[in-house]
Amino acid sequence: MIEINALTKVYATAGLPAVDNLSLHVPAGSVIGFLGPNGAGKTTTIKMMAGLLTPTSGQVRLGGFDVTRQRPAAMTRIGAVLEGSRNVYWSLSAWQNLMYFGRLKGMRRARIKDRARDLLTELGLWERRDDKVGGFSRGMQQKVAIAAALIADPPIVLLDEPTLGLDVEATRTIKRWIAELAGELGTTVLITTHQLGVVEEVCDRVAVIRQGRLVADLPTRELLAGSRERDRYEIRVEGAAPPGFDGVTRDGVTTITLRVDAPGEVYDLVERLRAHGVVLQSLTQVRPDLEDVFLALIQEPAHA
Ligand SMILES: Nc1ncnc2c1ncn2[C@@H]1O[C@H](COP(=O)(O)OP(=O)(O)OP(=O)(O)O)[C@@H](O)[C@H]1O
Repeated sequence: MIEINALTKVYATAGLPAVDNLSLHVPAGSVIGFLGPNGAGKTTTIKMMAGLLTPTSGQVRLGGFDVTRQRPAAMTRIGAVLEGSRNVYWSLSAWQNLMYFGRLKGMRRARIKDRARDLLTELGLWERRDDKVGGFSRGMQQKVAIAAALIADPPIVLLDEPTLGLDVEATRTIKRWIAELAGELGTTVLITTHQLGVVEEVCDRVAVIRQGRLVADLPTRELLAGSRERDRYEIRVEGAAPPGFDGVTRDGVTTITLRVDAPGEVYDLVERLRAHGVVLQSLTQVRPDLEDVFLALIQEPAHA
């Protein structure tokens, strides 16, 4: 399990804290999406969790071990994919990287070889295993970084933008692995991503931070069900948007998006469109998805 208590980071060059009194507990076997807009403090938090950055105050415990005071023990509990695949050595081949990280985690050589073969094969990198990682494409480097993080089946996995730059097939493989790790091995997984579809598919919990502070932490299902976000309607009309309406016009059809508090507002809008002589093509009710809920959360007025 991951326990973050009153974690704060103030960079020497900055006035405001990048992470501000953040507390978050992630039970074993959970997959949590750690979300927030650019600059919210996600990477700073993950770096403190991975022992790469010292907190200004507060504490991170991984599997019960304090990352600052019991660093070596805490580090044996995690596998991490950090921003920009920087957790692998570019001068080594994919295979050498996995051998290195496996040994570092105290694995037996035969076990590392088996695991490395499986990981590289499933990621489509087996044929390229002896090539230097520095010569790989960004997506291929990311795959090696993920394989290195998972080589020893650590009980806690931290993934900073794991699917960034990955192709469709690899993204699907990673999503499947995350579900299997949590479901079969009881692994605790924390993911940061801007790809909310990935979160909706694999995360059972979502934590949202903004300006370094936690603004939501609850099961994904509850976040979606309890959302105060209003229902949205998409109305497609022929031709351009009439005066007073905002819409996106493409191929002679305009889509007007309307958020309503009461269903009666839809009738009013349709009446107003008819008064302009506009031809209605379709009217669709769109239930709020994670993207709507997320945008509403991060757009609420800033805290005092
Ligand atoms: N090395 C640093 N020195 C000073 N300020 C930093 C440093 N790294 C990050 N920051 C600042 O800390 C804040 C949080 O940045 P961080 O990278 O943690 O955000 P993030 O949520 O990961 O953003 P993104 O989604 O863009 O990756 C930002 O205001 C950023 O400018």
